[in-house]
Amino acid sequence: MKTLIQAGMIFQDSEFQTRDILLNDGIIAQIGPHIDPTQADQIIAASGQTVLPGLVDVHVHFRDPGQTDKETVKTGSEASAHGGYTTVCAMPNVTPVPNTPDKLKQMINYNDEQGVISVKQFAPVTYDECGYQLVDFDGMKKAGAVAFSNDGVGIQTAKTMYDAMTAIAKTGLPLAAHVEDHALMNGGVMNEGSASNKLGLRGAPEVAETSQLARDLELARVTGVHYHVCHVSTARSVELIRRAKADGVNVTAEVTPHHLLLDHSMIQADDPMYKMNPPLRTRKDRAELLAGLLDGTIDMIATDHAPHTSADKGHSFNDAAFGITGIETAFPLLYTQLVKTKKVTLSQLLKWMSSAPTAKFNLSNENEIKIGNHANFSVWDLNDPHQIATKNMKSKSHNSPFLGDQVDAKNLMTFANGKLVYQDQ
Ligand SMILES: NC(=O)N[C@@H](CC(=O)O)C(=O)O
Ligand SMILES: [Zn+2]
Ligand SMILES: [Zn+2]
Repeated sequence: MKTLIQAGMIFQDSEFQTRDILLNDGIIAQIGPHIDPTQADQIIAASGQTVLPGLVDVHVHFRDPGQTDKETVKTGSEASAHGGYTTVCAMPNVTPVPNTPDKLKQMINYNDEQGVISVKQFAPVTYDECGYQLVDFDGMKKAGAVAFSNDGVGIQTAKTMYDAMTAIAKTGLPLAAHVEDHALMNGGVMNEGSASNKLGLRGAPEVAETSQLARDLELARVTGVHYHVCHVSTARSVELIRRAKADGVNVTAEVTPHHLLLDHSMIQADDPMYKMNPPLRTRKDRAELLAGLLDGTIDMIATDHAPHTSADKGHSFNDAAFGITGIETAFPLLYTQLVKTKKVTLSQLLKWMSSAPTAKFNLSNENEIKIGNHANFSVWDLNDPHQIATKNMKSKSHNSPFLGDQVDAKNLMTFANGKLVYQDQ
């Protein structure tokens, strides 16, 4: 079966060029300015459209097993395909947590079976993501773990982190950390500052993040582990990571679309759609997160797609679940708010959303549009103004503060691993 995608703009040799792409049984067989259409069984006209390399998200929550009313590997991967993603890494805070290599292997097989895109799996650092009992890191690596993380909870003691880093360093896999000191959180539900004061809600200070990050950077320096910082949220964290990189620490970092596009001054009322960990911080923090991406301190963008049912989200800030969805809205929002406004270029955005996460997490480079690779790309109309609406969502959950926002970019189709896995209706 030969499919010709005709006259799309593709990013090749550091620039956008109009190119035809010929797929032969899902594998990119030819890329050229004009490929003979008579040999194709199927032609997809992509003139005026943009073909993006498969996006990669190293931080998603698919809730499967345990909370499949919120998301499943199937719906989460379909939502990812809608967002233009072809590879994601799923966090292990599911129920039960895959504590052993056997359990992890089962999850990996299930992800392969159910996922319409490539769904890689994190292993936990400690049993049930709490306490001190370290998992069998070697066994987890052999079972196919992509990296280790206790995301959702910070590792509270330096000793546990030190022991984990020492052992994980030997595996060569990244350790992705949710940096949050429980005691310093002070039961906060949003950032401590003007917004929490105005709304009368309990605030969590930024030092709950930065103090644990400072500790970890020093432990990472000593152990040599690849230490990856999840969802960096404060200007001070960016500065600490910048210094650590200059100091030769093996550290990488991610930032979420919501921490780049929102800040706590935008929380006008007690609206739990704005409740997540870490919380939205100040305008200055937000500006420094973008500056950190631009100067290479922050390596990539990850969504932290955290689906919750309306029952779990439909309360006040105080008792709603932490977390928002993101995988379907990340590219349209970032393209509209950062690329269209010329704050960043499309090639920078694609680096942060595809090539950098691929390189830093040692993932397959099949997401590049390159001869010999399986088709892992999406075809977008970048000039189709529309509103973000739940009716277009593939995720089971719709907990997003961006519903109703205007965006310009619309995904028309996604190919993953050579197959058409999303098509706009
Ligand atoms: N980000 C969140 O607020 N919630 C995440 C956990 C996490 O990423 O810390 C979740 O699993 O719901
Ligand atoms: Zn987290
Ligand atoms: Zn998370």
